[in-house]
Amino acid sequence: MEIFKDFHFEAAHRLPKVPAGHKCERLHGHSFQLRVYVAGEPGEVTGWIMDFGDIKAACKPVIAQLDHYYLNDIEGLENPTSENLCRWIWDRLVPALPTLAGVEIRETCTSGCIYRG
Ligand SMILES: Nc1nc2c(c(=O)[nH]1)N=C([C@H](O)[C@H](O)COP(=O)(O)OP(=O)(O)OP(=O)(O)O)CN2
Ligand SMILES: [Zn+2]
Repeated sequence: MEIFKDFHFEAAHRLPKVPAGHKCERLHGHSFQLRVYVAGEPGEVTGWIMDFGDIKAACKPVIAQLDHYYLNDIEGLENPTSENLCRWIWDRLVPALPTLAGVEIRETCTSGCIYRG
């Protein structure tokens, strides 16, 4: 079974590796939507896999590194595609959330990525 918790953060980026003239070469921003999945079986007593509050606590310091930043300035995010962002978040979350099952990023209402490690 999987549970998830949603977050959002605001950030600016540009994609330096796109072909010349691509719109995403220009500086622009998104209200990024982040969904974090955790896998497991509900405890017999608790009835839950993990307290949503504990997921939130684990994600807070990672999101704080992204919210209202220019992503290209962040080490490891020099090419901040959704794919690279998912992997970057996964790598920083998994030590605190060993049962992490997925990191989903939505850049816009219609575009996003899910990484399952
Ligand atoms: N595979 C990827 N493709 C694109 C990425 C990415 O991270 N991975 N990123 C972008 C841009 O950053 C852009 O912000 C999102 O692009 P797009 O979905 O084309 O945005 P639109 O607002 O134009 O979407 P529509 O709903 O089609 O209007 C580009 N590609
Ligand atoms: Zn973008």
